[in-house]
Amino acid sequence: MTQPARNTPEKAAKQSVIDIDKLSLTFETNDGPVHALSDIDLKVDEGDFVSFIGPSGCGKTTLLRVIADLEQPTGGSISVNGLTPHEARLKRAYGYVFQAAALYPWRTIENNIALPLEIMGLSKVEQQQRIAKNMELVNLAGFEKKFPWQLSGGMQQRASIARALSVEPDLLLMDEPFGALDEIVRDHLNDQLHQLWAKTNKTVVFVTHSIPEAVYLSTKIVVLCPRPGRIYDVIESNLPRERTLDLRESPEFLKIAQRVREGLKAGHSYDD
Ligand SMILES: Nc1ncnc2c1ncn2[C@@H]1O[C@H](COP(=O)(O)OP(=O)(O)OP(=O)(O)O)[C@@H](O)[C@H]1O
Repeated sequence: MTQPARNTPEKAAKQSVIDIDKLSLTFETNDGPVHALSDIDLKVDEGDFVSFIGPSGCGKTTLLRVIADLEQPTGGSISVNGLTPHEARLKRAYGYVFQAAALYPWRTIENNIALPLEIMGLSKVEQQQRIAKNMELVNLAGFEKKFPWQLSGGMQQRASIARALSVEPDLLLMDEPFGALDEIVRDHLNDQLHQLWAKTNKTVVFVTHSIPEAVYLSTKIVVLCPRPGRIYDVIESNLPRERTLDLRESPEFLKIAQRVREGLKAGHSYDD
């Protein structure tokens, strides 16, 4: 008798890390309802690097915050690793990186990274191992004893990425982490983040206003438009997984960038 085909890891379909179905979120305000998100359908697969890009107010941060259980949708459904966002948060399924590095100024870099590990109840030895490993990953080894104010903005942001990684999440949520940095530093951090993603195979959801950043980093680019915040276009990137910054001059890169730009233009109101 023939055996039914086994679903070997190679054959198994990629698992959805995030599954969003007809999701909406309306904020009730004194000035009336604000439809921040409407009819959002999106799947994020394991190992994807997904960017949300769109004009100010189109709901990028709100969508990221819904995934992180920091906002509650008013309609539709969402699962993170097959769980509700709340359950996923309790299981520490993700690390969250904010636009500002948000490091405690009175704690050294290693003590900032140790904070979530202390809360998790890890032993001092385990904490030290994770600090060393993640400082290395973001190229900050040697700066453990410095205070945040002794580091440049880019280094502080790398420290906050190390802190998010130290809880060992498979999913990293990043809200415009490099938005406040100058272009050269940003290029450098894009390159480092790309290498880190390629090395660790994490799933990343990344909010940005920058077309080159979105195209360089992503396997999938989600273009949002405002009022109400909704998805205008989803672009699956055909760029190779191995990337260096000079890829930005290639015709393939420019073609994707052009499609993103068209999406942004279509959804943009210049009355704002
Ligand atoms: N807590 C809140 N209460 C009321 N309205 C809110 C709240 N948070 C966000 N909004 C509104 O929801 C809409 C989406 O906001 P959101 O911050 O998600 O947009 P964004 O695309 O991330 O913008 P930006 O690029 O400027 O960061 C905006 O109109 C915003 O004013």
